[in-house]
Amino acid sequence: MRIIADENMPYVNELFSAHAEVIQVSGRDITPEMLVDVDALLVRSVTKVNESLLAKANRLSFVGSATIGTDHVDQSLLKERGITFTNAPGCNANAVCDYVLSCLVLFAERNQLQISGLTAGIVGIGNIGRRLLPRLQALGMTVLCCDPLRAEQEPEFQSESLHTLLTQSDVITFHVPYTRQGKFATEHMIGTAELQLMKPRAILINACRGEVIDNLALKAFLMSKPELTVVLDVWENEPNPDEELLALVDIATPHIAGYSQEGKALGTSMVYDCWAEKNQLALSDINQLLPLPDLSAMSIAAEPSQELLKQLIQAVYDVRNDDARMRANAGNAGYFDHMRKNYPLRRELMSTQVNFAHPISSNAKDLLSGIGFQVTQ
Ligand SMILES: NC(=O)C1=CN([C@@H]2O[C@H](COP(=O)(O)OP(=O)(O)OC[C@H]3O[C@@H](n4cnc5c(N)ncnc54)[C@H](O)[C@@H]3O)[C@@H](O)[C@H]2O)C=CC1
Ligand SMILES: O=C(O)C(=O)[C@H](O)COP(=O)(O)O
Repeated sequence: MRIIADENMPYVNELFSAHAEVIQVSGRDITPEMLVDVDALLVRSVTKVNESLLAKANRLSFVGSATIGTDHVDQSLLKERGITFTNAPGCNANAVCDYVLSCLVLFAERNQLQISGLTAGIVGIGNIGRRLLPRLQALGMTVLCCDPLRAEQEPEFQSESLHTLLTQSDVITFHVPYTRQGKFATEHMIGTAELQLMKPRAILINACRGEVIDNLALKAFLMSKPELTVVLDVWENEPNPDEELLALVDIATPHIAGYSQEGKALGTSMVYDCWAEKNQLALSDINQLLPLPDLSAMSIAAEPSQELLKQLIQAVYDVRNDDARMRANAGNAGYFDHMRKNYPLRRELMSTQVNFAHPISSNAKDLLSGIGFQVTQ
């Protein structure tokens, strides 16, 4: 069996090489010619799996994307051609939650905000939104949810309108797929009119897909209203984001919100398990793939104040480092993809156990476990 895999998928050799010949290439450079006599194609989000890529794929029976997003894959074409497809739902959901928390504690300090009591709006209550909701509630925030698709499918699910979230939220964070068609299409769901509805000093976070926010409209808006705090992990026209927009936002990162070691390992292992089932092979064990975390435990000696929470979160993941690297590299040829390919090892909050030097309240323990840490009871 022959497999073509994106070189940015870790653990492909560990999982697939015992059963197949694996050729690793840059995801953006996979060509139709490379897919001749290939049985399986393993991608991340940068490979457009469409009719033109598959033009010479004479033997392809499996496509796996180690991502939750599927906007790069023509799934109906794969179905038509009898090619099995899988993605990796939820693989990086905890990582994106950590990213949002790291932004939140940073801006709470910079903007002198007390997080508890603020209102957060989550747009898209899927794998990420569902995990973010209890984390923000644990921090004492009132959380408004907008997901009209879920509301249609689950009558008990309460979805607020986007208008309500925009007008009432102090922090609004987007976790929807990129869709261009249908009544809930997300392309440019945020443009000038929506930006004008937001509280002037609100915090806007986009860690889903660049196209969900009209980047030109956002740039024009920020030129006249710089008091809006903006975090962009994703951009229109990746890997060449608008550098004027980059200079105007408060945190800029190169589509790495989901790039924890756990998230990447789980993405590959979920794809492997689907392929293994199809080929009647043993399933993977993600715990055997992951190295021990550098910071496996931290000890605290006091009830967690907002300042202490910030220190704990930043000790595991500090988004300022990614922002600083992006600004230092912006403008260099190929910098966006280079940063993603050479991304430093990052672990999730849940890989770190918080211990207590003195007894602390059960509320404090609930808070720490609620935001994602392991906590000794
Ligand atoms: N920056 C990064 O590194 C990452 C980005 N992503 C992006 O984030 C998106 C969300 O991730 P997950 O939560 O794992 O996906 P998911 O598919 O589990 O959840 C998406 C949710 O959005 C909802 N939705 C769809 N259209 C909507 C609309 N118009 N308004 C409100 N809600 C809507 C869906 O009903 C669903 O509940 C992915 O599709 C992907 O594009 C995901 C992981 C990492
Ligand atoms: O899972 C998704 O969807 C994502 O956006 C991934 O985190 C993106 O990873 P790459 O495909 O850009 O490596």
